[in-house]
Amino acid sequence: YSQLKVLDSNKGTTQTNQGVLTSKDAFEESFVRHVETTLARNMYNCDNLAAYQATSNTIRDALLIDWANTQQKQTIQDGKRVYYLSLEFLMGRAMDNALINLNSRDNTKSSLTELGFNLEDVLEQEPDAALGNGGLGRLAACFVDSLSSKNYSGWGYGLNYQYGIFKQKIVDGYQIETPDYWLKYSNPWEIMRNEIQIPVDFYGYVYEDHDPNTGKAKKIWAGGERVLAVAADFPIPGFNTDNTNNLRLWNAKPTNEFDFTKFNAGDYQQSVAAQQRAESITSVLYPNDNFESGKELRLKQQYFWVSASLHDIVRRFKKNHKNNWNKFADQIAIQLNDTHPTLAIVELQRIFVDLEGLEWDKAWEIVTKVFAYTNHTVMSEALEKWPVDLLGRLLPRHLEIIYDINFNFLSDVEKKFPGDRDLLGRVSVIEENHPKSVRMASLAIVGSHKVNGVAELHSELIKTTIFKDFVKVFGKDKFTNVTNGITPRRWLRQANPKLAALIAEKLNDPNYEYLTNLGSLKKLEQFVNDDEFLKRWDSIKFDNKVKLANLIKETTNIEVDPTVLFDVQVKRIHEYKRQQLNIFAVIYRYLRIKELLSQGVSVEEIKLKHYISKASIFGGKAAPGYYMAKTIIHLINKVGDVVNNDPEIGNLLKVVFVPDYNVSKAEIITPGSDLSNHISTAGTEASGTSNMKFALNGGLIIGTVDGANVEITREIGEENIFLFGNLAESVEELRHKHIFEGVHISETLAKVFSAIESGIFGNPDEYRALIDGIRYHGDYYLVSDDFDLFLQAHTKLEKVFGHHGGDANDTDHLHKWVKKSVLSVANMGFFSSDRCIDEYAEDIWNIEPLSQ
Ligand SMILES: [N-]=[N+]=N[C@]1([C@H](N)O)O[C@H](CO)[C@@H](O)[C@H](O)[C@H]1O
Repeated sequence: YSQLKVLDSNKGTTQTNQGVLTSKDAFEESFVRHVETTLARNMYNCDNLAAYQATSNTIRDALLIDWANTQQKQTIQDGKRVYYLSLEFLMGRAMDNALINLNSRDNTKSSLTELGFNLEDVLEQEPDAALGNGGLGRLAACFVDSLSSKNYSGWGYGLNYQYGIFKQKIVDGYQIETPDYWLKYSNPWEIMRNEIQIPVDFYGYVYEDHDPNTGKAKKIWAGGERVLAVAADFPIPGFNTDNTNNLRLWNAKPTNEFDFTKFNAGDYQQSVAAQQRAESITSVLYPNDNFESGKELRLKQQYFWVSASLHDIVRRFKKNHKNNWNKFADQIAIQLNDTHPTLAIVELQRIFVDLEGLEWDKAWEIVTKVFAYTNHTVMSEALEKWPVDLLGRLLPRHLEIIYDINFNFLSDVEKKFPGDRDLLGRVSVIEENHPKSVRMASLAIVGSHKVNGVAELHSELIKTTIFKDFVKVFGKDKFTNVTNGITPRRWLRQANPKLAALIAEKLNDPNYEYLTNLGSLKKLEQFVNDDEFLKRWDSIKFDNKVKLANLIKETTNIEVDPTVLFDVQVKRIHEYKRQQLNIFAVIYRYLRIKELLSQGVSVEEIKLKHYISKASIFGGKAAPGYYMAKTIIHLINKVGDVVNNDPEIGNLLKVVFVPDYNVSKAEIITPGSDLSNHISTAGTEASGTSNMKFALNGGLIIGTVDGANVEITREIGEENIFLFGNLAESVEELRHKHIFEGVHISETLAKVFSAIESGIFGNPDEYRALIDGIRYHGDYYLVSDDFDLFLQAHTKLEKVFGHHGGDANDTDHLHKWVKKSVLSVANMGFFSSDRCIDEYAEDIWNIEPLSQ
């Protein structure tokens, strides 16, 4: 290997590094160099892990060139940049995404083959960067991919958790959480920026002093505890462009590593206590989805992250613009991903007034121009409220500023709506309750120039429910909508290369340019009556189902037949997402099949006349403290134990729970679904984004009229989706009826409940709360109201899917189901996260793509 072509010195490193993307020789030379120098190993004991590390370092070298050039270009062009503040970035794996965006996958694949490695095996070595819980975190990841791919100047700011979302094991049907130590073999995609260390303070007290120059009074915050925020950068490559933005994640470090005095005093514990306390701030991600923890460490995480990010942003601005604060809002836009970063509003006001000496009103005018806030849920338990005592103790100066912001705001409201005390109480940032607390959503709205929801129905709902008083105070224009989207690079090209290739072929687009112009998928409609095309389309789906069946076998040891209907529901486990409705329907199906069999009806007759063969595939994590969600996971697994081991059933029905659902598993499950469930109680799922991923991969949807299902239906056509259930506008009424007239349990649902209570799925006491919650406690999520409608929707869709049993020439299946699959994909262009970013850029951030 050391005989490989020597470096061409006059071309210098730049050429060489970039050369690895297109030249096998250059790749192999760099690969060997990293094995021998970076990893200090040699090619004779280079296993897949070493091959992964050497390949990552090789690709990273090339990426860094684009990254450095991009930073330089953006600094020279000095255009407006957006900073996306998110406490979660659910990035998944980086390597394949980098190879695709740098258009270097084929070169890397063939180079590795020559070196004796298989790219797929090398890719498997990478742990997921699982720095998020679900949709909100993954949306942020798709957004930074689109910011780069659409040539915008945009950075993400977050936390570099040592432990991401917990790993999920299923033991005896129960979820068991284990720590996700993802940095076990360090992370080749991370560039530690030890030179960037920003001090962040907590606790302490505030006193007034006078500015020696101006004599003006000013507030001093002192006597607190200080930690350091150290930057770790992750280059974000764009697709088919050199534009490579940055994702900066902060690590917490102690101001001084070690307290020698205490050590010498033999108090070893205390000598490292400060270090441990500091580092604990960024050690672990809070595993709650749509639910606020209210823990002090979570608040410390939020302030640590926003303070470091804002000081970093202000430092960079001052480098180019000194104290020309009038330019600040023209140069910088900051998006708040939910209320988690809301303290950024208060911190920027503090920096301007306390540190830079601006007048309050001047500062506030800039602050409100800079910030915009995205709301992701109407669920009251997810709306953050921090007790005033806790906030005042941790951040005394910030509490003062919040009071001042609120005072000025309420004064304006009072002027507009004199005497309307109730309104004042409802919009006040301070909730006069026990405990007295700060309403973070209210503060985010008051401190932002734009507020958006994440799907049309949701954006309307927040204006008519949780934020209706703010619409009254600020007017409609402050409230807008940007419907979510997904990056087609990861969720089509990377997850489903065969389908992406067929599309590129049919669109005569060898460079896959349709991936950054997803509307061109529409052209696929012209092939919808081409049986050869439909057969190729369906065989790709079949191959993806085989891959999913292998994953299921590997992770659960359950055999599923890829010729049956793959009916999938994968997402965080939550009562509002109604996995309980799905498993109740599966139980009903099983009971009916058993009845028919006991009446002597043959399996074949059942398949033809009653129930087609299907595999019901579940996956998703429950927040560790969420009892009901864990009960649902347990029920799904226990039903699976019974059904899958029932000799009468065979492949007529299988029930599977895929453990440890994450981004990498989603990349296998999404292309392998025939049908996916998005069956939340109407008005509860703000948008959903897995619905878009399944539809873009040719899966059909069974869903409620909720979140983005509404716009997916508009785009692909009602005939290509299976909608059911009560509408959002009747939810309140139905809940009222449940309370005052009782819950009506239909005969079908009663059958299910008595089966569960009979103990066939294990000790019925385990499910008592789940059933009683529906039967006796108001059935808040309307399971009883939608159950039979759900069953009817299934009956309808099974007639469409047909009993085709994998026969590729079953034209009935091709003309009914596969045609809908093609039309679904053909009309999913709107749901590219590129369209989202263009809308944010135009309506909220007022930024333009960089000139190339
Ligand atoms: N938090 N939060 N909200 C969510 C998801 N759970 O992360 O944000 C997602 C991203 O906006 C939405 O798609 C989803 O409906 C909503 O529930």
